[in-house]
Amino acid sequence: MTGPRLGVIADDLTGACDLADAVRDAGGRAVVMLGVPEPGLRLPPCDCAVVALRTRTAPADIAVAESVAAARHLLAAGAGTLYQKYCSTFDSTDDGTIGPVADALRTLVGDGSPAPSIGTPATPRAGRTQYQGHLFVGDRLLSESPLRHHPLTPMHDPDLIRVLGRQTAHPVALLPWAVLHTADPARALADLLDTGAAHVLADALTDDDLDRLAAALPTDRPVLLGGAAGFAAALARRWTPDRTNEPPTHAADPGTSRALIISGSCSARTREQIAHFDGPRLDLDAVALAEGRLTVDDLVDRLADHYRHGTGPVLVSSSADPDTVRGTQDRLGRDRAAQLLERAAGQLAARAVQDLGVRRLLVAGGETSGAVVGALGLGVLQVGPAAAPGVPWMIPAEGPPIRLLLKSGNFGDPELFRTAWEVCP
Ligand SMILES: Nc1ncnc2c1ncn2[C@@H]1O[C@H](COP(=O)(O)OP(=O)(O)O)[C@@H](O)[C@H]1O
Ligand SMILES: O=C(O)[C@@H](O)C(=O)COP(=O)(O)O
Repeated sequence: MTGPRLGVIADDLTGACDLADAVRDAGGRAVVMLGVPEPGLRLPPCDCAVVALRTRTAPADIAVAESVAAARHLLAAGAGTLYQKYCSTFDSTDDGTIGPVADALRTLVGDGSPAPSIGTPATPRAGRTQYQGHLFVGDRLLSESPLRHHPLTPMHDPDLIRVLGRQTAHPVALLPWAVLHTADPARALADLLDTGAAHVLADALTDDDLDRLAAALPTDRPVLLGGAAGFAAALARRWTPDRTNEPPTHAADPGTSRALIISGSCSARTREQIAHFDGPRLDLDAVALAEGRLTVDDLVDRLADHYRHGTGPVLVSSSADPDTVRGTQDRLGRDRAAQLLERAAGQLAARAVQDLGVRRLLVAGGETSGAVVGALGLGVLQVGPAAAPGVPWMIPAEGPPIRLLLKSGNFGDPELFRTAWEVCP
């Protein structure tokens, strides 16, 4: 059996689903594995195997160790090329994990000396573009976008060469848009690598730019690739689709079953989606959890009351505006607040599936989604129909017959919490 063409190490779960969706849209078959796979885990046939980790905000040494373990598994499974998936908004802290993980993976794929890393977070379908090394979110610089208020990874510097430069001791270089558009971008990229660039971040404004970058990659030396969903899709567009051994879809009929939304994302987009949601809502309050005034048992009881009158969806949410989040973090500490909320979200999801028969679960937020699937004990997810670009329904290959929509905070249109159910497989 040949291995996947692309082995992806994703630093969060919603990002893994986003990339898998983009690869599938480009004609490739992708599966998502949750956490560092057990040694004997057999991969379903696929072109792209994504290991979803929870390393985006982890201490760098842990992120490196888990990423290396995931990468070794992917290489042992025959992965042709490794791809480091990070956020299209480059979410990280200055001692953050993108640089240290890239440096560790470069060593793993290098041929004697570490391989260079080449990539870009640009993902035009999500409105992320890179120009002169600066990242734009729609028509705003990253630092002027809502990402400057992220509860865990506020992004204040739009110059990615500088941002990555703070996370690695090795030279970071820019492949500018104008160079990508010269007659021989492959030569230009090779020259950049020959001058000693260890990390190359490429400008890209459109999918065509990403296709140019994919076509310009060196074939005479190993490389580590990296970026978000956009560049991975460009790689997949170069593959010849092979539809033999299509993975089976796990049979279930959750179409009319109980539905639950758990939201821990505080992004502007998620808060808009909550504002447009007109179903019942329960609050998940970190301070009340910390003081014991709210427990998961209370929430399960209140959910059960709602399901006596219908199948939902019911929304359980801690999402709040930046001032409220800051107030909670000042009282509890940033990490404690996040831990309390994530643990409660995971326990609630597990109880909802086991005790209340919930079969359709929409989770908003990358960290929050990681906590939920961790608590559900799932292993491999297959990609189902997308409710929005980058937001596919995911189907567990084994385990409870549930459907999961794991939404990045920034994705989906404002009506998503009402409309996502229409395409649930
Ligand atoms: N009201 C709140 N106060 C403080 N932290 C919060 C609150 N609500 C959610 N959080 C935390 O903020 C983080 C949001 O991250 P995440 O779930 O990845 O969402 P996103 O996809 O928008 O980045 C989580 O760790 C979550 O537990
Ligand atoms: O690249 C992206 O924007 C997404 O795939 C992603 O990583 C989402 O992360 P969260 O916003 O933390 O869900």
